[in-house]
Order: sequence, then C-alpha cells, then structure tokens
Amino acid sequence: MAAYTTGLTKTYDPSDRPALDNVNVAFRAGELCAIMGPPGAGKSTLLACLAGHEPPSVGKVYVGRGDARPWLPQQVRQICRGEVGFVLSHSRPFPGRTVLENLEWAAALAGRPDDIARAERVAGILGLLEDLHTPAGHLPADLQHLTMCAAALLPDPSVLLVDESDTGPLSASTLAVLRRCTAELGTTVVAVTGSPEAAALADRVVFLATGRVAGIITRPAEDVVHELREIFAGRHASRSYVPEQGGPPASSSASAADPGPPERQPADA
Ligand SMILES: Nc1ncnc2c1ncn2[C@@H]1O[C@H](COP(=O)(O)OP(=O)(O)OP(=O)(O)O)[C@@H](O)[C@H]1O
Repeated sequence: MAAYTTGLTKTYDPSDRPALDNVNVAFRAGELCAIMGPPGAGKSTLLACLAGHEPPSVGKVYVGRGDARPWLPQQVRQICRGEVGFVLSHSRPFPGRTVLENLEWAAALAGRPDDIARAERVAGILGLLEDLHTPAGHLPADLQHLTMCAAALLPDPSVLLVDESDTGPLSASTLAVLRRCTAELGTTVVAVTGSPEAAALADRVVFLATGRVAGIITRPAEDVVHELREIFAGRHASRSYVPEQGGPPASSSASAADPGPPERQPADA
C-alpha cells in the first residue's frame, strides 16, 4: 500500500457532523484512484488529512513507500521532503513566470535546483513540453493545474494528491495524463473529480458521502460511465450511498473492492 487510513475521523466543528467519519481506505502502490462524492462529502478533507495539512481528530493516516509509515506530526518535514505531493483546488503557478521557471522554482524548493533533466522529464510525461517557455498565466486552467502537478512531482513523491481545481472539474484528458504518472513514474495518484468520464479512466473509484465511504468501484470501464453519472448525481442515493463503511454500491458493475486493512500494520512510530 502507498497510503491508507484507519478509523480516520475529522471533526472541524464539534457541534456539526464530522467531515470524515471512521474512514478506512487504502491506496495501492502505483494506482490511479478517483475520489467522487457530492459537495461536502469530505473529499478535500480526505486529501488534506492524507497530505498532513489537517491532523485527524481520531484514527490514523499512513503514507509512504514500501511499508507505509504513520503520518504523525513530523509530517510537515515529510511534506517538505516531498514524500507527498499535494495540488489543492486553488493551487496556481506563478502567472508571469514560464512553466519551466515555475518548475525550476519547485525544484529549488525541493532541494534539487540543478535537476533540470527531471523537470523536463516530468513536463514531458504531463504533456507540457511545448509550453515550457509560455508564461503559465497564459495557459488554460487545466494546463495550469497540470503545471502544479508537475511541480509537485519533482521531489519524486510516492503519492500525488490532486484536488479538483476551483476553475472546473478534473477532466478525462487530465486524468489520462495523470495515469501516465502512475505508469512512467510509479507514483500513486489520488484525484478528486466530479466527471464520471474522468473517473472511468481510474483503476478504482472511491465514493464518499457525508464523510463515509459509500462504495468503491474497481476498474470502471466505459460501460459504467452512465452508472457513475447517475450515482454522482444522487439519483441512486438510496442504494449507492448506504452509509456502510467500505460497503459496495449495490450495482452489478460495482464491487466491494476496498483492499481493506493492510495485511501488515506497521507499528506506530
Ligand atoms: N476548514 C474547515 N473548517 C470547518 N469546516 C470545514 C472545513 N473544511 C471543510 N469543512 C466542512 O467539512 C465538510 C466536508 O468538506 P469538504 O470540503 O471536505 O467536502 P468536499 O467533498 O470536498 O466538498 P466540495 O465538493 O464542496 O469541495 C463540509 O461540511 C465542510 O463545510
């Protein structure tokens, strides 16, 4: 596993329901996993907890290569070392700097100022080579988001967390590009998307609803795009958002594919 959570609960406001409620979910090394769910389901909070931006109220988060390590308060140092890449919904490149200058800045932050070869390799994988010398602010929003993904990939994180941009849904073409990161860099990618067409490209789709895992679909194919769209639109709410931890959406194309608790639970550090 590249990352997993055990009993992850996040409460921002004690008088309100938890943003995440006893979430047990695991992400396999090198997979592309889409996170879907209605507004307020807890998608961004899950990424923030995985990234170490938000501490869990209860439960644990494990992230790392090989035997994943507990994600505890020392997480900030791990973020700085680039073990997790995180592209937030409002992440933007410096608009007046070229894509390459943005990547050089990110490489310097990652302590790899001279690693231009990696910057160019990552830019190539993400389809940004033609735009390397374009001011990032001149690029369409999806390419700006991919520029931030490229920057987050420079330190060679084991997990890249990508939230949906606040300028629009993460499209199928963006997910297709992120899939190349899993194949060519071995990075685990966890991406929030509201697009069923995009989610259909993922190895798995995790549905969140009211802070819980409502269901997991493995290897969604084109023929389940309609199903995904219906589920996301809430039209199957009674059968798909059964708030049963890790339970399967009640559909023929969906399965209880949560890898579940890891076989080996490393001792807390
Ligand atoms: N920093 C915060 N402080 C207080 N409450 C928060 C905070 N962040 C999120 N919440 C609340 O937690 C719940 C889950 O929010 P979250 O943003 O994780 O959901 P989401 O599925 O990403 O929603 P959206 O699709 O609208 O971005 C919501 O009720 C939200 O209002």
